[in-house]
Amino acid sequence: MDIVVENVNCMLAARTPYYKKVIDRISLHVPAGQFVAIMGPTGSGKTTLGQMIGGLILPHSGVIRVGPYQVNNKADRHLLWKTIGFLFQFPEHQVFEDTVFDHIGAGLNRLGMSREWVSEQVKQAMEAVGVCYSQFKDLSPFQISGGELRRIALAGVLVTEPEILILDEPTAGLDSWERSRMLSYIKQIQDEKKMTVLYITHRLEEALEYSDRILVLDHGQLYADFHPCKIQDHWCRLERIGFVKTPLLRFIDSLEKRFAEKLPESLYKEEQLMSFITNLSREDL
Ligand SMILES: Nc1ncnc2c1ncn2[C@@H]1O[C@H](COP(=O)(O)OP(=O)(O)OP(=O)(O)O)[C@@H](O)[C@H]1O
Repeated sequence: MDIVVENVNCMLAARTPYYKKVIDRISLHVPAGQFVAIMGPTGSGKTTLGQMIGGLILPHSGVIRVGPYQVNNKADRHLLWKTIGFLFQFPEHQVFEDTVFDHIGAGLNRLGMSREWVSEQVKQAMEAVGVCYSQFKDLSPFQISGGELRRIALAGVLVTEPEILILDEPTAGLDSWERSRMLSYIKQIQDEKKMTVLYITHRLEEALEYSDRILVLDHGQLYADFHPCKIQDHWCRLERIGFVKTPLLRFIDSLEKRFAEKLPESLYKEEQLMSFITNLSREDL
């Protein structure tokens, strides 16, 4: 499903002394199947925008459409919530059921399907996120580690096969191995199911590696919108709002000085960079 945001504004704590304009005239279009990273300084409005698109916060003006649904319309919002998956910064706060099985199966049980079918779907989802079904299914969410719980929260979201996935820093607090494992898995599912993914993150290296597009917010406005391979073109502006080059970008800078005309655009992806380096000839080195 595609997402259309038209001239949207949002105030939080309206009619109180804490009144704040958090989203300021944002318009954008995300075509179905795109993996979009949403970045920007702390407080720039990323979470608010994600929650508005998911119908959890309503805009004060402007229009948001997700596929056939008008987010501003109450009846449409209820239909939208059946096709959308959210994973928040602390996914463990999303796991309320007594057992891992009950949590992952909760959304499916509501569909009125047989117990056997639900069990099979839960099993597949757990195995897909690398959690052993027989070992974990009867455990309480309190009995497992933070990383395992995040994978279970992800399984609980993906098992319902959402058409849109909104991820709000779901890898915060995970080690780098867990982070890349989780993101690679999300990317693989997204490719297979052609899901639209909005991935809110502070990690530029993840945005470059996994996304098809990077949106940058600043003070509630859309500050930049570019393909990851064009990041160098936007760098001066990004630096102005606090972006810092990742080791990979610094390495590409030094390669650029040496091999300017030979560098492919997709070098910001680790695999492409490795392949470029291994294919350099002896003379190049
Ligand atoms: N309930 C609220 N009432 C008033 N202001 C709020 C409320 N919630 C958030 N804000 C303010 O809205 C602004 C945007 O918040 P938001 O959480 O969307 O930013 P963010 O870009 O996701 O930040 P972070 O990167 O820190 O998660 C912030 O300045 C925040 O202080």
